[in-house]
Amino acid sequence: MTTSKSTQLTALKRIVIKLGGSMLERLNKEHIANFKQLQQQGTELIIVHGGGQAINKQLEKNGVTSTTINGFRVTSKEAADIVQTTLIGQVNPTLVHQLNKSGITAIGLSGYDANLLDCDVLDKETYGFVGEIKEVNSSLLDTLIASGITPVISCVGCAEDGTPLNINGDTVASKVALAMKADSLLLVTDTPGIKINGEILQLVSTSAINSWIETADIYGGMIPKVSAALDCLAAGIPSVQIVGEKLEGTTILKQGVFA
Ligand SMILES: Nc1ncnc2c1ncn2[C@@H]1O[C@H](COP(=O)(O)OP(=O)(O)O)[C@@H](O)[C@H]1O
Ligand SMILES: CC(=O)N[C@@H](CCC(=O)OP(=O)(O)O)C(=O)O
Repeated sequence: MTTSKSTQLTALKRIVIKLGGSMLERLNKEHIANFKQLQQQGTELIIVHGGGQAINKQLEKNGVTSTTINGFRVTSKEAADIVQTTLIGQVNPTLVHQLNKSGITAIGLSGYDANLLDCDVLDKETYGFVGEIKEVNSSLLDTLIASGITPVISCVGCAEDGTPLNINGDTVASKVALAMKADSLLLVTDTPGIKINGEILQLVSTSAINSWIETADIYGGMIPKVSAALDCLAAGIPSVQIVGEKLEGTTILKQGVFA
């Protein structure tokens, strides 16, 4: 990552890196070495992860079906329980272990921990047990970072009564980036950026995004990513990047730049 001219992450003070489910399965020592190098150069890291693929496997194993609307999973109570056990019980500790083993002191968190993600239910009729983040406990994250500990956040929140709420990982990443006033949000996924007419775009304007959603050039899991990006850009985060597993060959989204 640090050798790539296109990502230009080295001068950033604080970045939120979101690792998608597909990427998590391919995460290797080289990726982690890149993250560590960023830290050594003075960049504060906060990691958010998804785990859509792991959730799909567990849902299937348990005979639970689910659908998505524009990339967001419609989540029954049964599915929400499986999301909780899969992300908090399996995906998060596996990632935290990989990081700790490679010299990044990491701690696993979910929305449950110290009220990290204060949630409402988004729209029960449409999405079921999906959370909408009202507030992120940024002081907890500040304290951890100041102690040299990298927060690794799974995208699970909870309702008032403790019921688990599923939240899309890209949404969590954008809310955390905004609350922590990050300089950049990096969305790492299984495609090296936004592809339109067969080509990965390097620089994209926010104004083009909505029309690509309308024409279905952007669909499914890319919709939460571009929505997260638009939210961050609108609130003043200078740039959002969508990158593939090589952490380069990226799409950079910027306010007011024309594709
Ligand atoms: N315009 C687009 N460019 C690239 N990928 C797109 C586009 N529109 C939809 N996608 C889909 O979005 C997927 C990435 O989203 P998702 O599977 O949710 O990843 P992650 O698990 O990393 O969050 C791609 O694999 C691709 O199938
Ligand atoms: C509400 C919602 O869509 N939740 C997501 C949470 C996991 C996720 O976001 O995983 P990726 O980052 O791999 O896509 C889901 O159930 O798949």
